[in-house]
Amino acid sequence: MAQRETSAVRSEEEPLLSVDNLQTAFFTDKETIRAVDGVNFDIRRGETVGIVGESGSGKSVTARSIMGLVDSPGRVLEGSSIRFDGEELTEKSEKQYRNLRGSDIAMVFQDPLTSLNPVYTVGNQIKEALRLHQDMRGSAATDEAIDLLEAVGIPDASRRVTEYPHEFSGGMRQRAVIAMALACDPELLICDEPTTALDVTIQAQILELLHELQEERDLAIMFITHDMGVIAEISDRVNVMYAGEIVESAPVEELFENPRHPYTQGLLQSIPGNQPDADRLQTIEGDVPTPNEPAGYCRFEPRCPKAFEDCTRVHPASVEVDSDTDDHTAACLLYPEDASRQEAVELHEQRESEREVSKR
Ligand SMILES: Nc1ncnc2c1ncn2[C@@H]1O[C@H](COP(=O)(O)OP(=O)(O)OP(=O)(O)O)[C@@H](O)[C@H]1O
Ligand code: NI
Repeated sequence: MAQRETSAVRSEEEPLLSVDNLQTAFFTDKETIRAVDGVNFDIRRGETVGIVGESGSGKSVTARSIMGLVDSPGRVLEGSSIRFDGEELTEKSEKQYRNLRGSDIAMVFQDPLTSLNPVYTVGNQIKEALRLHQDMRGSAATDEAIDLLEAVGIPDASRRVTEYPHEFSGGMRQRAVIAMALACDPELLICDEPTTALDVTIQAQILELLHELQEERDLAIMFITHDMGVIAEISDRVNVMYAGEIVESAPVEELFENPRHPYTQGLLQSIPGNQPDADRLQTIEGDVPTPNEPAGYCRFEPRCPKAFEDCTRVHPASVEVDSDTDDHTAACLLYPEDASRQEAVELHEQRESEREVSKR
């Protein structure tokens, strides 16, 4: 878990990325899938923000929305705001977005082969990124490519720079992709399950590498995974997603010590090793519903062990978990926990009606 002395100072600064009421929907013949439905979060410089949730919860669509990579029939809806370094990204043209990707924001995916071209050497691909984004060529670019491969922990970099992607192991390929991302000198690195396909030892090494790079370069990282163990390793702050919404947000230690949303509590119980007596993974029963209608209720209610009647009728807003806390929110009618149940429900109703008004 990363900790830095500057965090108090940092929290005064304008966030590098500010996502506000992000809504991304896919308009299929059959239905409208609200893959991301009113998501809010910030990322500060030098901070790692984890996004965790089960398959289908909207993590990748959130990342692709920020990157301007949502494919038809999907689009980012009116009323969504994505501010990066003071600029509104939702207003950018396709060309402006192309310039931004690979220079200020870079992305690393689960499968390194989607980012590497098999017919060029790894070195040439890094050099191409250096030429495009830093106008660097020739022997200077070759030297920089070797430096970058060394920076991501690839041994014997001056030889490996001349090799092709198929000559690299899975872990080394992902390191090469990270080197390519760094060639653009990004401020924000979005990682979508970058270690999921790797074995546990290699995974730990890549997480360590990202951590080092972040400290050296003051990188902001948005890290997507469905693995709570990985989230604990890498994040400063965690956002838990469920059916297109962020249901809980807290600093990483706080989230693990004191999870409040019943969904987060369920996710944490399903980490192997958390119940030494269980011979089977305890998972939350049921599946993430497809968010295909506006949420007028809690989408987790059908699976929630703590649900009560109001949960089927009131959509929970993100509220502080209690009145003493200001950086831990949960979208659940049980909170704030120091309010009576009736007060809490009324607060959620009020917040929701304010949200409706501001949307118009
Ligand atoms: N191109 C598309 N067309 C229609 N629906 C889509 C499309 N892409 C994503 N979706 C839907 O959006 C929802 C969120 O998908 P997303 O890929 O963001 O989930 P995820 O949290 O990244 O899951 P995973 O852990 O499996 O990667 C899902 O219901 C998915 O079916
Ligand atoms: Ni995904």
